[in-house]
Amino acid sequence: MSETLDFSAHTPLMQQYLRIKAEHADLLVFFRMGDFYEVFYDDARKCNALLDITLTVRGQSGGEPVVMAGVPVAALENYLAKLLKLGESVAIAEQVGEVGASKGPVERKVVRIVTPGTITDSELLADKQDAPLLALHAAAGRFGLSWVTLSQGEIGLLECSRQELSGWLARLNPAEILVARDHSAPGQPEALAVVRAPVAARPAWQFDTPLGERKLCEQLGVASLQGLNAQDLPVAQAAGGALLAYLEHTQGRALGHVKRLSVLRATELMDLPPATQRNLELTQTLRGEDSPTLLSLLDSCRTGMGSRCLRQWLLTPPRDRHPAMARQTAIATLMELGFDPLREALRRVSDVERIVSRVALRQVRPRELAGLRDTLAELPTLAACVPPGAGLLNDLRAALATPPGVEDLLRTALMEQPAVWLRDGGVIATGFDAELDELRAINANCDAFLLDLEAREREATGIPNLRVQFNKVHGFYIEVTQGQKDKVPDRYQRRQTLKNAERFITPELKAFEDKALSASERALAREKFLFERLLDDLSTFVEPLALTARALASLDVLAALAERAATLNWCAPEFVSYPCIDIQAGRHPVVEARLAETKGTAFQPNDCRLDAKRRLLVITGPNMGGKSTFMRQVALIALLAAMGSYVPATACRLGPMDAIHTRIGAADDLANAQSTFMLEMTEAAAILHAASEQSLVLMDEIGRGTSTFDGLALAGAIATHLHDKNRSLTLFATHYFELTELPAQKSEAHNVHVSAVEAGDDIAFLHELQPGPASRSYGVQVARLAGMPGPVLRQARSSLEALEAQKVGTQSQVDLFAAPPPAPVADEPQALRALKALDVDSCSPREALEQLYRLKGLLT
Ligand SMILES: Nc1ncnc2c1ncn2[C@@H]1O[C@H](COP(=O)(O)OP(=O)(O)OP(=O)(O)O)[C@@H](O)[C@H]1O
Repeated sequence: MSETLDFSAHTPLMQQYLRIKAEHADLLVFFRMGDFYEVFYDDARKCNALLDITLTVRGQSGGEPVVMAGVPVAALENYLAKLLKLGESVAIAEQVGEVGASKGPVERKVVRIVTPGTITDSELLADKQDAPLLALHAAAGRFGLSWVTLSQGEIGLLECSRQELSGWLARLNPAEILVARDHSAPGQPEALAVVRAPVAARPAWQFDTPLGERKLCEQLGVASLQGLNAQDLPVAQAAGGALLAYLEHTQGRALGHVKRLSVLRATELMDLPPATQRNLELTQTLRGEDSPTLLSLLDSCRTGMGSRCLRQWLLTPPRDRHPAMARQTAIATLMELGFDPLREALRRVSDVERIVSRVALRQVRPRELAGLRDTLAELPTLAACVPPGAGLLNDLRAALATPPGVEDLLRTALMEQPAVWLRDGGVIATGFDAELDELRAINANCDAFLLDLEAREREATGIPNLRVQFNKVHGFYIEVTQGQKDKVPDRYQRRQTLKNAERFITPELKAFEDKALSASERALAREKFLFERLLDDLSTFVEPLALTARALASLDVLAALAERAATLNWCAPEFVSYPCIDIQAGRHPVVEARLAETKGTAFQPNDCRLDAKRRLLVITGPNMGGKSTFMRQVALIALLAAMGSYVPATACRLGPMDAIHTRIGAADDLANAQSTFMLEMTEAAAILHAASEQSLVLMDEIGRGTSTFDGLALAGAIATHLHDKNRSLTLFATHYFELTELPAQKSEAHNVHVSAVEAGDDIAFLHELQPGPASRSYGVQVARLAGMPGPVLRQARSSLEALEAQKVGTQSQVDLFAAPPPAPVADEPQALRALKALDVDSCSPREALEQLYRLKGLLT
């Protein structure tokens, strides 16, 4: 490409830059010049805007002023972190030739390409979250996805339909997406908009099935993908080819550690569409914060590896119950035999997963290797903390066995506390290499020699305050104050004159300087060589170490789930093979924790029973009564059970489940130009198309985004469809009382309501789920609680009475916009009014007690 462009009008340096830039036109090019990385022209303007670094104009090249900006080499990582967060990718061109070795500028080459999806640097990555790189391809009406998290060393493959695409993208949460240039399938732009990751267009020919299959086989070291259960995924294989081509392009080396393949099949995992992930606030709150969410509540992991693994378990629950049962058994054992020692030992563990991948990529830093060494030394203690027992825990303990030799190698090769950067030296341990020890000894003897020289020169010259010193610019010198200058002998050669002192060098000192400087340079070069050799040796351990890392992550998650189950008083769910959700005293874990934290009040537990004969619950009750909370808690319990966790209930039995669908809330999707109602209907339609007999469906106040009659009609039709056609297990919360008549007509539908007690204008929520429909909705009372002005409330109440009267046919006209009726002349005390209104004879003992509590509440 660069041959066809003519840069001859430019200076030699700019010619070199422009050639490199032409090869990396899509990237920002950081061009090393001494202690700075410089960016030029448009890149400079972009960096000026994104990083707020100063733009300068220097000289001219090709008849134009050269616009540039620079970042100091030492601050590179900070700037990279910022750019990656903004979705930018950077090519780093280093000086690779020797300065002055030939005419013209020193040779430079791109040695590293950093993109949001290919970083492995722990400083640039979020501790608790993976940042996969994902390639997306569309063919034959399907989408193929292939992704890799470099710090994990596992390639993923998956094929899905257009409807499922956005759900998968939201689950995988890629940091960067590769697509074929000039090639977009229907549904692709909408799905890409859901994740908001930077998208890089790659040459379309790289998305090719035979090429992808070959590349995947090569990378994984297998003759065919058959044995890996991935032979029937042509579209995903094409994406895999493009993914690997991009990795070669950005990493510039073979990825020795990427050896595992994981094939996800929509039919094997519980479906969690984006709306469900959002509505249930699994990893983000509706406001987009990280806490309080189900994940933030669950994540008491001790390591970043554990947190990342936990997120993955939560978002990819298998439909097959066996993995969940194995995890549950492990949690039970940990709860019975103790998890504290294991969790304590996990505190001392480094992020082995990321360190090992950086060993494979040869990007690892000395301190990280020291962390690996110390972790490996901890492993026997840690393994001893894993309770004995068969099954999963046993397998994980076995995977902690360190490959023989690797710990020894690290211990003998590395200093106890190595330097942060290899370039500073001080990384390789004494005693590891005789040549290095010798070179270091020369340096160590320096001090003694200099002291001796100083003493000798003082005596020889008779200058008592003569000093031998060193600085980086001038090297070694002898310093004499101006007052003593006359005593300086002829053999001293002047190096520098200062205001109060004169600096000299002698032939002896010069000879010493050459020896000392060359010794430290050679020592540094030797250390670099030894470090590279160490990485060669370590590369043979990458695979077993990656397995150890995964075992550590799983143990961390299991111990965290055991701790959560014990602390929060959760129970082990039971799995059955028939349709069933039977939860006793279930709680919403996040709301419960929030209530305890903020108000110190207890959460009201509720049962939920759904089965083949009881498939749809129509849930009514006042606003604020707890309908949404109840529905969400049922879904969260089902999800927790599916991932293998204990659940917030006293008992729980669950049948097979293939998906959780939710239609909750009424947030406008302005970004996608959808109105509240349109979004509501789109989501509901998707559910009616997708939900099966084994799906759990939550519908919260469907139809409220439009006029009452339209909304009611649609809500009735949707409920009927769910009951008759989808036959899913459905929770249907509504404010349309008309819908409480559904159970009279449909045998598998039942009414339940959240209870509240009312007294005059006041209302108290009991949050208790009871059989049957609610008697009324209490909207005006809730508005009063919200601080609505008195006149508005009075007017609303009077309209309400009129509307209700009209419904029973006693009055013909309701004026919704009439002036508010006058306030009662003298307000009786509320408690008194409530007491007067109370019909004691019609109260059951329980209601009487409730009324008593309420009356007391009105007095306080
Ligand atoms: N079981 C419970 N125990 C204690 N407090 C609860 C319970 N359920 C809900 N709450 C509290 O009541 C508040 C309102 O609950 P929720 O949003 O579920 O009501 P809702 O019936 O769905 O209301 P709306 O009809 O207005 O959407 C919650 O934020 C929570 O603080």
